[in-house]
Amino acid sequence: MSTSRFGQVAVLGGGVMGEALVGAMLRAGVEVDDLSVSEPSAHRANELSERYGVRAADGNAKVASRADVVVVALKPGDLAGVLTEIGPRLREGAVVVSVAAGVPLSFYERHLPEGTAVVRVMPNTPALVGRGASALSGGSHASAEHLETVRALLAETGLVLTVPEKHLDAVTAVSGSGPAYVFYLVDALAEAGVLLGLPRAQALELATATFGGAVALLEDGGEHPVVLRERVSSPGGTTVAALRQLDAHGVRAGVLAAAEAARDRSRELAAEMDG
Ligand SMILES: NC(=O)C1=CN([C@@H]2O[C@H](COP(=O)(O)OP(=O)(O)OC[C@H]3O[C@@H](n4cnc5c(N)ncnc54)[C@H](OP(=O)(O)O)[C@@H]3O)[C@@H](O)[C@H]2O)C=CC1
Ligand SMILES: O=C(O)[C@@H]1CCC=N1
Repeated sequence: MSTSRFGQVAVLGGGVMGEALVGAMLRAGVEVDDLSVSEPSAHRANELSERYGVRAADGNAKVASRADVVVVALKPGDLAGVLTEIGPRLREGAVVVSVAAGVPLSFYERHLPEGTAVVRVMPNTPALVGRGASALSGGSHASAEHLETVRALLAETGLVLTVPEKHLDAVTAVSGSGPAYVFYLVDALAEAGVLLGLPRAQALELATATFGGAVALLEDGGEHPVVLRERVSSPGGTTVAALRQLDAHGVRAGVLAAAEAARDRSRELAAEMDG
């Protein structure tokens, strides 16, 4: 018998995103005894049990059959088989939450029993430390109450927005994949420090603190990034000289092209599910 307002929660797939969600849902008030993970790798299942105290020994059908909320954290290619397996075992009134990139709500609704409530979420990995950015959309049988339950479950992941489903590919391109762009840029800035003669460890420390500090300024002051950028740029100084090179090397255009490529790949993933 569950003691939290979320009831029993199952997470199918204990990989990177499954783990981030397990941690966040426990912080949001899901009781550890009410949370089960289904993960085929015994080594990984043990790791999750030891780290979070959750049950992780049972398979998909078993954990899904006792859950009020079934979180699907699988790669798109593994979805069809698992949905077909768990569909007949779902509890009356259960809500299925998926984080898979690209895969549309209609895919879940086709593979699950008629009337199943489905919520599609695009989270990101900073959810692990409560600094994530997610957006969600409800399927045709998801009520306002289902959406509220999922929002509350995700509250400890960080920012959670509700968007129309047509925007989820763009969300994937901006915030879903976004942490990787940031790590790429931090690494590039650290590399630049090494190029200029700094010891590698100090270069990485400076680059990381600079990103963290700049983001804190954005969050704390509520000012637009252009205003903050101008404040760093002293007339005739070093920063305008550097920014000119970023423009000359097409960094802004590169970021836009990267996001378009991620959006396109998300669409392709959806098309592959139907293929
Ligand atoms: N990583 C990210 O930043 C984000 C990922 N996502 C989405 O999250 C989903 C998962 O991605 P991610 O966590 O990165 O991938 P991972 O490969 O880390 O996790 C997937 C997990 O599912 C397990 N698995 C495979 N088959 C099954 C099965 N039949 N039943 C139960 N579990 C199974 C895998 O086990 P094994 O390894 O043993 O095969 C693995 O542990 C994807 O759909 C992705 O689009 C969304 C937003 C961000
Ligand atoms: O790379 C991917 O496909 C997943 C979805 C967003 C982030 N990682």
